Amino acid sequence: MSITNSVIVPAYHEKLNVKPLTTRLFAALGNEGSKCTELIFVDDNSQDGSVEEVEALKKQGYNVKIIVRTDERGLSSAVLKGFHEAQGEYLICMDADLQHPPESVPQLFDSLKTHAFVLGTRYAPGVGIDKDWPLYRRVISSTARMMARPLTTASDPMSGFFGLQKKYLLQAAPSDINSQGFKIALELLAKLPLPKTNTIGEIPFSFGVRTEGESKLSGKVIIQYLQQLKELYFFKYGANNLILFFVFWSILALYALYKLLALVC
Ligand SMILES: Nc1nc2c(ncn2[C@@H]2O[C@H](COP(=O)(O)OP(=O)(O)O[C@H]3O[C@H](CO)[C@@H](O)[C@H](O)[C@@H]3O)[C@@H](O)[C@H]2O)c(=O)[nH]1
Ligand SMILES: [Mg+2]
Repeated sequence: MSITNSVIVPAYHEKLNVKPLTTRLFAALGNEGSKCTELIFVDDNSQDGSVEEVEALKKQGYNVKIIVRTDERGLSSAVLKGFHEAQGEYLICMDADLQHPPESVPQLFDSLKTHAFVLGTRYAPGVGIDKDWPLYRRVISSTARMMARPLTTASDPMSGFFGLQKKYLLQAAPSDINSQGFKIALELLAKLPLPKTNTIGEIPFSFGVRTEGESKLSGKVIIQYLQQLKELYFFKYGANNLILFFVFWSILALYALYKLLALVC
């Protein structure tokens, strides 16, 4: 059976998560789903034993491989590398650390059959939104999400759990896509020539707690996000709307401050 589905996992120092992710993913896919699915880790030369872990799983019969990059680093560029190397026409991206439940992957693939893009969303009825996060992380997350509102109708464009049909990725020149930072889903949602109907499928999921390894989110990632937003606003609204752009940002900043004070007080 040929490979139609690819799961791409950016990974940096994730050795302890490689095996549980692989076994849980293929168990969730079942016999039929596993036959047409490949799993690709894109590792930035962690040298922590992830490669050996993947080789051992491959010997056990799992359709898994690992790409090791030595010339580049970064989540978004790792995802794009995996997408371009993938054989499948349906592509899913998920984190290595099990914060994205492998058990939801079959639902995301199903949704991709009828939608150009699919998002695992943390903002849906019945989903506990980041409830275990510290206050500062919740404030950063909701402010970042709010700032992306003018760019997409998606409920959770910050999600790193998403997928798309490969044909839409191939319609964009690689140089058009900003591969810095963490927010590759937002970048693709804003820039790819997606169809006007059946554009985005949304699958609610609860963002899990990382138990192995550490988060790589840093201040640099936040700065990269702000630069990316600026570029996307220009892409969507044009440089002529500069004044509108600054007015909009000022309103957002005031609103963010109001939200912050409401949370603190
Ligand atoms: N190859 C590679 N992978 C990376 C790099 N930096 C991070 N990763 C991988 O990217 C995944 C997400 O990294 P985390 O460090 O766990 O990120 P997070 O803080 O939990 O953020 C996640 O949640 C956000 C939602 O709040 C998402 O927006 C974000 O994309 C990510 O999924 C993990 O599998 C991690 O190993 C890198 O430089 N290179
Ligand atoms: Mg994480």
